[in-house]
Amino acid sequence: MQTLTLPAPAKLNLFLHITGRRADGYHLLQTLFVFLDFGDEITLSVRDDRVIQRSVGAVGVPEAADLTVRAARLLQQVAGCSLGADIQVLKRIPMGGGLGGGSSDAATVLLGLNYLWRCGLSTDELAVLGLRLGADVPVFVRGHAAWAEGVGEQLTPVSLPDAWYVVIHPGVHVPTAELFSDSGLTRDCPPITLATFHAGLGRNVFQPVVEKRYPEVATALRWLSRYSNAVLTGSGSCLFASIESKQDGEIILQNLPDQWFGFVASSVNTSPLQRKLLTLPALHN
Ligand SMILES: C[C@@](CO)(OP(=O)(O)O)[C@H](O)COP(=O)(O)OP(=O)(O)OC[C@H]1O[C@@H](n2ccc(N)nc2=O)[C@H](O)[C@@H]1O
Ligand SMILES: Nc1ncnc2c1ncn2[C@@H]1O[C@H](COP(=O)(O)OP(=O)(O)O)[C@@H](O)[C@H]1O
Repeated sequence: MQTLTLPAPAKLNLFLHITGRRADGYHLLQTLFVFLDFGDEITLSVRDDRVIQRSVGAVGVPEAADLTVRAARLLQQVAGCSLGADIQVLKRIPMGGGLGGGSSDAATVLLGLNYLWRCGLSTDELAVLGLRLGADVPVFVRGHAAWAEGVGEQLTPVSLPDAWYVVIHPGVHVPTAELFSDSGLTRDCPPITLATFHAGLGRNVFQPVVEKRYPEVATALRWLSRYSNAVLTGSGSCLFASIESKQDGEIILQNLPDQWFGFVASSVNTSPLQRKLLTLPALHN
């Protein structure tokens, strides 16, 4: 099989605490990642000339900076692969929204090309490679809902009940690095456990900072809070709220102000990418 279309799901951070900082400035986090059954779609076609190119991609992201292209080049180099790839990215996940779209796209390319190029790298090796592309990439490589520590790479799989969420993008692009350097960010949260999270402890420390810097996010938070408890995902700008049913979410979206984008999705413990990969036949050299 020379062409493969694979999902690249979005994620939510159900809470996000910063517990400290590493010597290199990176922040130590505690967070809970779940995947959504909503995401981008990536089509990979093998080339026999070593060339890696993106024929369709995210608007405004230059080809060389695209995490899909960077992931393919990194794998090609590390695996010593003499094949190339044509990459098509169908973007659905809003960019700079805290839904992890770029990281998920990168993980899908790492796993997809590892399969198509028959590189034979293990999941552990691909997660280490992924971390070189971004702190959020390893969870998408491993493909299971997880309690995360470190910079997000120390992952403990968890199984949570599937839940419906309404997700709102308030039309604002929040650059992650800028938020991590905000002096108002709480960086000394006491460590918590999954049990204390379930007991109601846990918030997103980026939320007050993003609300202050981006009034449109604060307005959207207030709007969504009329229906259910609204929370920021990652470093924003997207907000989510847990709802009882898909239909409840669709009713909320009927009232969504025109300038915002929203969708309803279910959380899943196993990423749609993992589920798809498990259905593929083994390829032999
Ligand atoms: C905040 C989170 C929560 O899941 O998600 P997003 O909001 O981006 O989706 C992640 O920690 C984001 O991970 P990711 O988007 O992969 O970040 P990276 O590209 O690795 O880092 C971007 C920049 O953010 C800062 N950074 C990132 C992660 C971290 N633990 N500490 C940091 O200080 C660094 O300045 C880094 O240069
Ligand atoms: N394939 C890609 N999809 C989305 N963003 C990408 C991609 N490749 C590189 N980027 C860059 O990564 C930035 C962060 O994107 P994204 O992962 O969607 O947001 P977040 O980190 O907030 O979850 C984008 O603004 C864009 O400049």
